[in-house]
Amino acid sequence: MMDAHLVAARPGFRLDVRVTARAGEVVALAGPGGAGKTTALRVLAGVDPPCGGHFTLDGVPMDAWPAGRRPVAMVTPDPLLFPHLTVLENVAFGPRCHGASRAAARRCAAVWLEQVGLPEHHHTRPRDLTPGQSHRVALARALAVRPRLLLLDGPLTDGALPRPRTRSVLRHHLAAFPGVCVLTVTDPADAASLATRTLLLHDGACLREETVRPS
Ligand SMILES: Nc1ncnc2c1ncn2[C@@H]1O[C@H](COP(=O)(O)OP(=O)(O)OP(=O)(O)O)[C@@H](O)[C@H]1O
Repeated sequence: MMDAHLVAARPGFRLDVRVTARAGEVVALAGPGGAGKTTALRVLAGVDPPCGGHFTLDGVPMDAWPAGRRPVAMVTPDPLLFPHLTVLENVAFGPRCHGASRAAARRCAAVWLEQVGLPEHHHTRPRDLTPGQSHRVALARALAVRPRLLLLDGPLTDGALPRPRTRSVLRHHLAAFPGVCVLTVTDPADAASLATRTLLLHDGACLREETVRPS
């Protein structure tokens, strides 16, 4: 269960949005550019400081937890893979940071690369991946740490894969994901194919909340 009241301030902009979700729910933050979608994810991830509100996951207050210690994984539009590591090492990095042995982390990474359809790319360097493959590696890297909250910023906007293909890959993983997922979309129609619930944001506030389908 996630319970968040996200309050953040930037010059000329204030975010003030309440987001609650149960495990298994996929919440889409929809809205035009500048609505505050990415800022909301960044506050949840712990990379942008809030200036009020609260955030609990399964009853545990997260506000004081640094980004690296939160059971939260975020996939950004730029996949931000480590260029000097292979694909397998990129995905194994998270489990290693969470205390897995080198061998266990590599086994875990191999499983997730298989899951995202890239089993033959263990030794590939990020520079040799297509943009679509890079995004799938980033998704594998996020899922490999078994986060309780998965944040996907603009998963349909990269244009690297045909959108129906990206949608079906994401739908498959989100259906099996046991935690809460919060993702961002510009077009609310995109939310319908992925989310169980949509919050329509405008200028930092939630204009409307819609249940798309029961989780
Ligand atoms: N690093 C930053 N420094 C200052 N202001 C910022 C920064 N990042 C975003 N903003 C401002 O915060 C507001 C919300 O931006 P945000 O990126 O959260 O919106 P968004 O809904 O995700 O937009 P988009 O769909 O274009 O990514 C905007 O007014 C934006 O200009």
